[in-house]
Amino acid sequence: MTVKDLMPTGRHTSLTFDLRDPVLMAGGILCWLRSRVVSGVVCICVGTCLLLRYCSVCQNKSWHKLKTMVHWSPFVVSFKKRYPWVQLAGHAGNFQAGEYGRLLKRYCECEQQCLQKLMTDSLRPHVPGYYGVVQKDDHDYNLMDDLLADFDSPSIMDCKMGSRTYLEEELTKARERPRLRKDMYDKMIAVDPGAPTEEERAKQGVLKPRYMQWRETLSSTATLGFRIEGIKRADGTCNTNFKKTKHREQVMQALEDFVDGNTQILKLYLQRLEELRSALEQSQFFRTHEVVGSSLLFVHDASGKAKVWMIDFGKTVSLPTPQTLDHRTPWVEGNREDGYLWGLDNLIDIFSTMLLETP
Ligand SMILES: O=P(O)(O)O[C@H]1[C@H](O)[C@@H](OP(=O)(O)O)[C@H](OP(=O)(O)O)[C@@H](OP(=O)(O)O)[C@H]1O
Ligand SMILES: Nc1ncnc2c1ncn2[C@@H]1O[C@H](COP(=O)(O)OP(=O)(O)O)[C@@H](O)[C@H]1O
Repeated sequence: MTVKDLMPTGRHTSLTFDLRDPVLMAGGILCWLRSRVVSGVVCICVGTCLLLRYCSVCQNKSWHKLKTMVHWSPFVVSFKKRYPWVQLAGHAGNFQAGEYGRLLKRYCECEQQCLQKLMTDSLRPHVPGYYGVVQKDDHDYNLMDDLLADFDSPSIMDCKMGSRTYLEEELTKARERPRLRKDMYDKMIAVDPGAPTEEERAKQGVLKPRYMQWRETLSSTATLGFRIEGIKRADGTCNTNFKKTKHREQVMQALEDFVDGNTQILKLYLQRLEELRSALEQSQFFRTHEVVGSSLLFVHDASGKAKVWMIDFGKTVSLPTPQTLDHRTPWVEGNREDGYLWGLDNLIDIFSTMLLETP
């Protein structure tokens, strides 16, 4: 947005009026005053934006209210905001920009059904709004809210929830029709050349559940019921190298870096996670679905806004009636438990401890 964008084009800004005609004179004065007011407001808006963007003093909390006010002034909201979109994890090429404030995710029937059901569930405020299936360039997409749209230069974190990251049916499939994955073998030795067994080394391939289980024990998935997949900070730095972030202290360090020591943001995240836990405990959808590979997306920015949403329902499947899950019972093959709430309990406990430890 440039100053030029804000200027009313082709309008007189000099003081010219006719002293012989009082009506014309009054009109002239009004016109002049209006032009002064417009340029004054433009200067204030631009000045405030620059201060909030570059001045560290202005980024302190007492200025947040002002920033919110500027954000909501009719001047600024009337412009289409342009912002770089960030995909922290997941499959490359899965997303496309939608209309302003929405995005397109490559169609997956499982995800479509979940998002549709979630729109009428108590989890509705905790997931992106869903608007159905749309076609673009011969492909189908699920149209949903872009959760970054209301933030300015946001910091983003993707946490994959649960103690298991593959569906039980993938175990069955791997037993019945074992398919060696060379790509997964390569990803494995890139992190730890000593990880494959002799047999895997000879075949240069691993089965998918084996790779997924290895990833779970290498990271905090197996021990804490969640893992950090990626973090993008407001300064633009991006880190997806959390494969070996396993211990509570390592997770805390990563979270500390993510919130940049901001206790207020930490508090808001904790509050949002506790609200999410209550909603999950009451949700009919959650009780009746195995939720695997789903993430929590944490987003905050310098204005002091901080929110958390559930995303990625590509491996969230309904259970046969009348089966339900409590999401805390440890998984044994056949019980379909996913450890989602166990992971959320641990995450909440970690945020609470961090808050207690801050001076
Ligand atoms: O994160 P890395 O170590 O790269 O491993 C990925 C993730 O686990 C993906 O899960 P998610 O989509 O939850 O991020 C999974 O996709 P699935 O969702 O298909 O299981 C990929 O399986 P393949 O897509 O089979 O490669 C697997 O290779
Ligand atoms: N609704 C959304 N709004 C904003 N960012 C999103 C949204 N959904 C996904 N993302 C971004 O895309 C990444 C991958 O999303 P995900 O749904 O997990 O994809 P995949 O199914 O390919 O694993 C997330 O880490 C996040 O950065």
